[in-house]
Amino acid sequence: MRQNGTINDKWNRRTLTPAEATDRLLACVRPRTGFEEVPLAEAIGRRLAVDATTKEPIPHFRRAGMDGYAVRLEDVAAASSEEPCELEIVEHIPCGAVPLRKLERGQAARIMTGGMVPEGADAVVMQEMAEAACGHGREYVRIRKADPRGTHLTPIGEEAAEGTILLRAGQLIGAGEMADLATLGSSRVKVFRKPRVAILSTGTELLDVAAPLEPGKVRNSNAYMLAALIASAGGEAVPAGTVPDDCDRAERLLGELLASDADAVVATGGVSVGDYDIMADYFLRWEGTTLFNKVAMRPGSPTTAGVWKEKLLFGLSGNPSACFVGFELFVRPALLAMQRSYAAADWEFAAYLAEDYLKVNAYARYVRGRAELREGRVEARPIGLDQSSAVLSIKDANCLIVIPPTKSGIRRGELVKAIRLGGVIVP
Ligand SMILES: Nc1nc2c(c(=O)[nH]1)N[C@H]1C(S)=C(S)[C@@H](COP(=O)(O)OP(=O)(O)OC[C@H]3O[C@@H](n4cnc5c(N)ncnc54)[C@H](O)[C@@H]3O)O[C@H]1N2
Ligand code: MOO
Ligand SMILES: [Mg+2]
Repeated sequence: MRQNGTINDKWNRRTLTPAEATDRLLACVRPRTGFEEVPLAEAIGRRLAVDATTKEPIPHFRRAGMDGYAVRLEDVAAASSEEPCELEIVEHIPCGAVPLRKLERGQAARIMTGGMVPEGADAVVMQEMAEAACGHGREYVRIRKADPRGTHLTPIGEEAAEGTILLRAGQLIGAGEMADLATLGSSRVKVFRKPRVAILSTGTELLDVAAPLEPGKVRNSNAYMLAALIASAGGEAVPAGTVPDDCDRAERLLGELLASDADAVVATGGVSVGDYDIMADYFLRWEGTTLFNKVAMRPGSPTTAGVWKEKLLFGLSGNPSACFVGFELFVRPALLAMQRSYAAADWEFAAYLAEDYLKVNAYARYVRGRAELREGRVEARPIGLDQSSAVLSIKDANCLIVIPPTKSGIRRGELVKAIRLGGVIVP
């Protein structure tokens, strides 16, 4: 049986392109509706569940932009160094005070940056353009010149009118968003409940990180790497332990995890064609729908994903770099889509390849790389050991360089697509 693709093993795998696999997956993702309300200080790194809208204009009063004097432009229009104009200071307005009176002809108010400009005034003259004086129990100021560059007066609503949507639901809350929410007076913020993602490691060879090394065994780095990736995608990682390469045991545990309150389960290891690749077997016998189990990509071609009652199950490769790439290509988009904030365009950019990449492949390669701005253009260079078993150079990558299928490799200077890595690490 052969249907529109390659079948190469007992699992009857049909190879999908990464785009086909992504489409299948995203079609199964339901945006999560669960939200919670958290104090503003705890909203950092979370995603807004509702739009944030201004209830007042910003700023909501006419604000001085300089320390100096609020004046009527009409009074100072003709002022010069030779013939300064003298105005009577009728009040002092520090920041936070409400002016008591309207400025009349010939009057000025001493005002500080951020102070509320009194009615009647239509400019603020910085104090460097003026001299204060006293006489007969009154205060005066001599204005040499109004600043021709501007009035130093911020009008009401300069940044946003009342009723403006500042932030959309799904927006990741970082520094700028915290400033916006504080400005809006949002002391409590409605954010999406974090998608809970269980992490299951499979592999008889896996050692706990605290265990001494043993011949033939490896420490479980994927579980910790995945926890960090899940957090950076706005999820809550739920460690679900390690099972040896025993399909019955994995089946029992996966059944429990899928029935738990987790929104998704990410398993690593055992998805290829080996005798002990138990996740591949599990995906044959589970009750869910397997969406794909072979993708035309390297690393991570055996990456598998399925859905059971709206819960996603990912079978990522055990090879660390393949596990990482499988997460970035499939798990991150799915978690972001659950939080209504996945847009491929946010993650993709074009870059010039900084060195030849001559490996030939029928599959697209997602090469860990570093993108940098050099002489005005973005250049991306592969970094570290370009193997799916590599673990140590994952930290050095800031992008995945997408090398399309090619018979002759790609030359330095060619324009390639790249995918941004990283994201906010949630506190
Ligand atoms: N004959 C073939 N062999 C392989 C194929 C193939 O098509 N034909 N595919 C290769 C590709 S591509 C990949 S990718 C790997 C996928 O391997 P699995 O997902 O089945 O992973 P495992 O066999 O369980 O382990 C592979 C490797 O990764 C190490 N590992 C596993 N889990 C962890 C962990 N939690 N932390 C750190 N390292 C881990 C494991 O010890 C193995 O070294 O298969 C190729 N083979
Ligand atoms: O698809 Mo694999 O990750 O190249 O070894
Ligand atoms: Mg294997």
